[in-house]
Amino acid sequence: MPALILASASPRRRELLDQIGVDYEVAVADIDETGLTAESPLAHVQRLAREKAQAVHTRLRPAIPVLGADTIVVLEGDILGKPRDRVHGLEMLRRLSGKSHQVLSAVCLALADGRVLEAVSVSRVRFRPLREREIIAYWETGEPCDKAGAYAIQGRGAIFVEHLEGSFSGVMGLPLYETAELLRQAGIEVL
Ligand SMILES: Cc1cn([C@H]2C[C@H](O)[C@@H](COP(=O)(O)OP(=O)(O)OP(=O)(O)O)O2)c(=O)[nH]c1=O
Repeated sequence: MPALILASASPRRRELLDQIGVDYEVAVADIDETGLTAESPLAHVQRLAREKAQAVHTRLRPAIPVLGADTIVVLEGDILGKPRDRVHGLEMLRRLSGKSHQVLSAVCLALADGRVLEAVSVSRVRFRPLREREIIAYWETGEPCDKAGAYAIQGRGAIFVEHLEGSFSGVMGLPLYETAELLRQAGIEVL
């Protein structure tokens, strides 16, 4: 039997969980990711990670824990999720250019006995100034379209990242330090 169920359709989260050698199965949580009025970015990212874990827990009632995660980019208090389309993606990249932003990644573990364990990773990322030509060329690579903030630190987007303070895995979508801590609290030793 695997150690846990990963409530995610994200290939990045599978890759990151593979990196620490955890055995898991995948079950996709289909939840509404719309923000609530007056919800802070921190409350938003934590709620979505919890809803993903709980949706799968409620559907499958597994004997093993369910792990949900959510990642957002926060710039000047605004939440940048995944771009809706090209115009939206280009606008996000123009806004990120030459500035620092935060990346919030929440993880939630819904245990078989109904308990819920949560953690969040906060990173600061500074982008160098981007030329319009680069922004367009980057969008055309196809990489930004399904990523929060319209970039991937693990991909070509790395060339924009002048500075990172925090967790690389957290920015990529699953903070591995925090995830291992939750697993340990649930009695699952990674090593
Ligand atoms: C900032 C950043 C985000 N991302 C990705 C991670 C997430 O997959 C995505 C944020 O969207 P999420 O809504 O957190 O996740 P998802 O819809 O891809 O997957 P699921 O809800 O099924 O778990 O952005 C990167 O891959 N690299 C980065 O540098």
